[in-house]
This record gives sequence, C-alpha cells and structure tokens, in this order.
Amino acid sequence: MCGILGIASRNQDVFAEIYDGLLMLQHRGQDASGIVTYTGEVFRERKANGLVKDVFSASDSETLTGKVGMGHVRYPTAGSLSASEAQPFFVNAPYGIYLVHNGNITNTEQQREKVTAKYSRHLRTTSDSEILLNVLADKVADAIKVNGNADPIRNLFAGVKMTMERIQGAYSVICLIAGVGMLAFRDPHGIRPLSVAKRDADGDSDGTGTGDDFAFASEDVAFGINGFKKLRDVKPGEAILIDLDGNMHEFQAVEGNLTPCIFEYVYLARPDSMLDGISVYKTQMRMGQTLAKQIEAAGLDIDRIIPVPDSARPVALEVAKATGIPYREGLVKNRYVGRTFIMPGQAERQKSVRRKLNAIPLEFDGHNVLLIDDSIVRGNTIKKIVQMCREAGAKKVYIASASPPVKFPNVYGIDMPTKHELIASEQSIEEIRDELGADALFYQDLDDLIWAAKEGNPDIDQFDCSCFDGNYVTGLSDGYLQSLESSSRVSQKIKDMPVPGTSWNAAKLA
Ligand SMILES: O=P(O)(O)OC[C@H]1O[C@H](OP(=O)(O)OP(=O)(O)O)[C@H](O)[C@@H]1O
Ligand SMILES: NC(=O)CC[C@H](N)C(=O)O
Ligand SMILES: [Mg+2]
Repeated sequence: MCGILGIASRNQDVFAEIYDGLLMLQHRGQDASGIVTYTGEVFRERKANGLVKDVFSASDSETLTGKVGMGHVRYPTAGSLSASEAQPFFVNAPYGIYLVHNGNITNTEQQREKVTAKYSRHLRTTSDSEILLNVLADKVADAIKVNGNADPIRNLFAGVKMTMERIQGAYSVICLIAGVGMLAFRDPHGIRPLSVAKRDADGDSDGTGTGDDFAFASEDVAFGINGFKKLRDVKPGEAILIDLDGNMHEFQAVEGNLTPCIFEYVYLARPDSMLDGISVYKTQMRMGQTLAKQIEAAGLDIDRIIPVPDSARPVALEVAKATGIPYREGLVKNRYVGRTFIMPGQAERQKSVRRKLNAIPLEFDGHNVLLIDDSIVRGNTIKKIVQMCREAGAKKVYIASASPPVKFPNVYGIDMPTKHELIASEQSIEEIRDELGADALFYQDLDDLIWAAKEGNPDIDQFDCSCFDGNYVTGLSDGYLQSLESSSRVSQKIKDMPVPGTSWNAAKLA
C-alpha cells in the first residue's frame, strides 16, 4: 500500500493542502514522500526518502506553486528503496505526464521488455510504477496517432483503456497532464481504494460538478481536512479526468468487477475511513463479534482482554463486550515510533516492537490474559509481546488474531512477497502457538472476516483474500510466485537497514 492524493483547485495554490492531506495518509507509507504541482505552464516537484514532515518544510510552499497538484507516500513493494524510486514519476511525452501509484503490477517483466524494446523507451528505475507510466504514455501516443491531437481527453481515456488491457495487478493511479488536468483511474478489480471528492469553488453549490475544486485520495480521511466532500469511490475499470476549468469527465474504460483487498479493513486503512461504502471501523467491530464466539466456545479462564495498540482496539472492545471479560490497556505504545509491519527488514522489525510497546506490569502480574492483534504476519510483533507479558508476570498468555492465518504472499501492494517469511504458511496452528510461546491461539475464520466486511456493503460479491486463501483475483502467470520467492527482493536486500529518521534517508539508500 501507498497513499496517493491529488487536488485540482480553481483559485488557490494546493501545496499546503496536499501536505495536510498526505499527513492523513502517512500510515499507508513511510519510506518516501513526493509532491508535484502544476502552475498551468510548468511542473514543480520534490521527492525524497522519509516521512512527509521530514521531506517538506514551509519554505516549499514558495517553490511548489500551482493550483493543481498531487502527492505520494511510499511503502515499496517492487523495485528498490532508492530515493530515485520515490514517486511521482514523469515522462515528457506525450503532453508531459506525472504519475503516482498505489498497488503492485504483476506482469512488469513482460511490460518492461515491450516498452524498452518495441517502443524504444529507456527506464531509469526498477519500479513497477515507472513501467505503468511508460505503458500509459505509449498508449496515449498510439491514440494521438489515430485520433489526432484535437481532443486530448479522448486520447487520454483511450490510452487508459489500452493500458488496462495490458497491465495486470493492482493499481489506483492519479496523473497530472500538462495543459489538460488531473486524471485518476482504478484497476478493473478495484483492489486498492480510490475515491473522488468535490469542494464548491465558486459559491454556487449547484452540485453540477462544474467549475468546482476536485480531489482524489486513497482514503476519504484525506478530504475533510481540506473541506472536500466525498462524491463516491472511483469504480473498478473507470477513469475520471478533471480538466483545468474544473469540469469532471467520467469514462468506464473497461468492464469492472469490484473485488477490493480485504486486508485494507483488517490493518491497512484508518478506522475513520469508508472504503467502497464500508466503514473500516464497523468492520473491525464486527470482526470482534465473530471472534468472541470462538473465544467463548473455548471456555478458558481469562481475566483480561488486552489489545495490541492501536489497530486491534475496536476488535478487542467488541470481544470484551460480547464475552463480558474486562477490557484493559496493558500495553503502552510509544507514539514516536512508526508502524513495524511495514518497516522493511526482519531484524529492524524485531527491534522496533520492543521500542514501540511496553507492558504495564500490574495488568499482567498473576493474571490470565488474552492478547488480541489485528493480524499475525511474520509473527515478530506478537512473539515479542508474549515474552513481555511473561516478564511482567502473566500466568497464562492467550492470543487471538482478528484475521485468519496469513498463508500466501500478497502481490497487490503489501510487502508480504514470499511464503517462507509468513509464520502460518506451512505450520499448523498448534505449531504456530508453540513458536509464539502462547498458551492458546485463536484465528478469525475467513468466512467470518468476509461476513464482517460484506455486511457493510452487500453489493460486493467478492473480496481479494489472496493472502488468506491463495486465490489471486487477477490470475497470475505461471511461475510468478516462484520468481518472487527466488528473486532478491526489497525485504531481503535491506535486512539490516537503520530506522527511518536516523541514518535511513541519506547515505544507505542513495
Ligand atoms: O506478525 P508481524 O510480521 O509482526 O506483523 C503483524 C503486526 O504488524 C502490524 O502492526 P505494526 O506494528 O506494523 O503497526 P501498528 O502499530 O499500526 O499496529 C499489525 O498490526 C500487527 O501488529
Ligand atoms: N505499496 C504500493 O502501493 C507501492 C507502489 C509501487 N509498487 C512501489 O513499490 O513504489
Ligand atoms: Mg500492530
């Protein structure tokens, strides 16, 4: 996952608004940040490794001028961690197109060959997003050859359609196009979220969608801070273009079949977001209700339910309510340390858990505790917490995961690329319990998780649950997963990287 945000305003420079909006999406990526603005004549760009607050300062508002712009927070799933792979990416023809991308492309190698050999393009990075941009540029150029250049919007929509027919995987995308405006599109399965919002710019509030300010964002939490109201989610397979006069143009590029990633509701998205009509918070509460049934059925003697903060709190509260077992805050989170699951490098992740969480001994001493976390991926977090609970004097330590066992790699934009690093990929629940050092281990049933999400929007027939069931909604080419397993991927290459905010940014990654 990454966070993407675009704003097209009629009257004001957008840098400060993009900065504020990106802060609301920071949880989606912490490795690099980038913003580009467009003045109507030139683009202004800044991107680097680091958090939004570290990469940008107030003085950037003097250089990053323009009423249209977009930003990206990156959590790498392809290519390298080099600052040159921070987004946005740019191609100067046709038109001049900047692109930001959330997701992961699964046929990059075939597409890399095509764009470099057949179309004689030179790629500057190993990023999948740069390939996506170059395919789009090729296809828009093809459309210009056929249609001429009188109607750039028609050419862009035609280019998006042809791109969707060639690119496989997950992609929610925003582009800035010189002389035309801002374009957004979402893959035909709508795997990653993307929504569009409007703000009245001319005081007429006529709701016609003309002459207004528009914004696109991964999650709608990024809208309110800038006074935007969500219009709707971008549909799977759809493209929307906001022209420089503030008009919205909609185009169903290819037929869509919405199968959003269910892990967004488990962990990735903020609880205050609504994705595809589903409240993340309410989904997590429902996950607690179903988990509670399993826990009650086990009949264990549990004194306290303790969430792993923050993401497991809504689930744990509901488990406590349904079972009648007291809810306690036994783990204190250091708010100055970032997310660990999305921090690259196994050694780094393990150290971070201890830095980030600390036990309140009186909640554990002599008690039987049930720890609840949203997910167990590699097992680092919960294993360390079990040790901490024991050190704090817990009698029995039970654990429950609000999601099912993560058994399969995610190829759609979450950094879980290889099976072997997932604690549940080969082991039985009993073996995992033993490895984690717990007295009992519960996992949510997949059917219950699907129920919890679907209850928020019964129109969604299917979710992408690939990391739980190995069913990849886009299909994968033969040997793709094996190639990920054997290639020297980001997460392996950078095992012992230092923590962001220390020496992370500059020397090691340049
Ligand atoms: O099994 P693991 O590989 O350790 O990954 C699972 C953990 O990672 C996430 O937390 P993280 O610490 O990244 O972020 P959070 O503080 O937002 O929960 C998630 O909430 C789990 O706690
Ligand atoms: N997590 C994401 O959405 C990553 C986007 C892109 N695949 C990258 O690695 O930069
Ligand atoms: Mg966590």
